[in-house]
Amino acid sequence: MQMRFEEWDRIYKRILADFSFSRSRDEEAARVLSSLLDSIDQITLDELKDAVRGRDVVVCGNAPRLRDEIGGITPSDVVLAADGATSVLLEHDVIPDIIVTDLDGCMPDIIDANRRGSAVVVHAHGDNIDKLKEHVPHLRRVLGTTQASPLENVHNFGGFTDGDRAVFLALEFMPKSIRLIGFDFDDENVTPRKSKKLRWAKVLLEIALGPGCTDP
Ligand SMILES: Nc1ncnc2c1ncn2[C@@H]1O[C@H](COP(=O)(O)OP(=O)(O)OP(=O)(O)O)[C@@H](O)[C@H]1O
Ligand SMILES: Nc1nc2c(c(=O)[nH]1)N=C(CO)CN2
Ligand SMILES: [Mg+2]
Repeated sequence: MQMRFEEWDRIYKRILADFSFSRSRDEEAARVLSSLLDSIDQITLDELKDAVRGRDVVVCGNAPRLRDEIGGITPSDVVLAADGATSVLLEHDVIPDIIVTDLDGCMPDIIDANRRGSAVVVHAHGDNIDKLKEHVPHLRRVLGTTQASPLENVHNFGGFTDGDRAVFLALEFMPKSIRLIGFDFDDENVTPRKSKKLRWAKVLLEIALGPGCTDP
């Protein structure tokens, strides 16, 4: 299910409160990204639609189980990598079609994949403004996203973590199907903050793909 901004905004308010994030910092980050995008090569919504529409999409999260599940990717799949999943895919000679990142994954790997053809969907938020300034100028084929109000060149398709945002992005462009690999919401080897983010990812994926879609 695609998400209208009004519906997203209700969830976003709960996320802001849960993490004590600042909406105005998120808005500032979106403006910073917007102006950085003016000087670099961007990918258009039409190009993304051409890549996704009518295709089988695999969204790769970065749980440890991704290594065991990569074998399920077939040549006809469109591969979306959530941030750190990019590194694991490259190790297995898979170049993602689209990387969804807030720039806290392994940036040398993301830049390498980008040079080899991956489009990069960069998410601006209040806690990555310095990373936006550092890395965005070195990327090409970029689309900008925000979790706050959208700007002309910074979009909001819904979603919070890189993994669930990748699913909302794909849904926007009418794929034939979406499969999740490398998702583990009960991973015990993550920090409490990450665990809390994964709980939101699960809630959002159940809204996006329907009840039961995150069952093991
Ligand atoms: N067990 C897991 N550990 C880490 N990521 C997971 C896990 N299960 C699912 N994911 C998904 O994989 C995505 C990419 O994971 P990565 O480790 O690169 O985290 P990240 O870049 O810190 O994520 P985010 O910035 O969204 O918090 C996450 O955004 C999440 O949606
Ligand atoms: N302000 C803010 N927003 C976010 C953050 C974050 O750390 N701070 N992390 C995200 C995914 O991990 C997504 N959105
Ligand atoms: Mg990230």
